[in-house]
Amino acid sequence: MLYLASQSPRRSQLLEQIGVDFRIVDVEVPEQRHLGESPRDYVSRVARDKARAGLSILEEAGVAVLGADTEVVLDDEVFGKPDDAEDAAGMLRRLSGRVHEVISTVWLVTRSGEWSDTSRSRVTMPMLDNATIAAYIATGEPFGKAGAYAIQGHGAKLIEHLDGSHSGVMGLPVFETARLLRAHSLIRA
Ligand SMILES: Cc1cn([C@H]2C[C@H](O)[C@@H](COP(=O)(O)OP(=O)(O)OP(=O)(O)O)O2)c(=O)[nH]c1=O
Repeated sequence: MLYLASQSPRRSQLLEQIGVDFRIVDVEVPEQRHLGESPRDYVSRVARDKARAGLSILEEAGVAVLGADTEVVLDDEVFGKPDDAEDAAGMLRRLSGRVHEVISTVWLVTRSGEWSDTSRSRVTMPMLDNATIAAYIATGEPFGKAGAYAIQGHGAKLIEHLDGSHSGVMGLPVFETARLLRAHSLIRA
């Protein structure tokens, strides 16, 4: 049986989109970047910790667990989920008129091995004025989203260009996830 160690509705939706049969396992993993840890290593560690935490809870034999993490990176600074409206506004002001990177890593762990893949996307935002930022925050959409925006929602209006993976920005890179599952015979095609 395949499990997804995530409470993110987007991740479930993306996995359902490709017809994968799975169950959810709830995990709570601290998201704190270590001193000197690169953004890529940080994202990978957190995703792996989620998958491992899921596996450690499950008792049945032969299970496989997927864990994922997504962060927005600007100039080596990692933007996670905003704490409040002020934090969200600060992130969006920083992302305004700039190109940032979105890193999404997925880990597949079983009792016999651990494998991962990473998607990196470059996202260009136009200059955003304060009124636009305030109106966007008022939609409530930035909360629970890395970098305080959602490419799958109203946030699409803030994205001038995407060089990368739409599903990766949303939280689960579908191409990479399917490749991992296929390589370990968890899906056929
Ligand atoms: C940039 C961006 C992020 N996001 C979301 C994806 C992730 O859910 C979230 C980043 O936080 P994560 O810590 O990666 O995930 P999560 O806490 O939501 O879920 P879980 O740990 O239980 O798996 O930001 C979007 O939905 N759209 C976007 O455009």
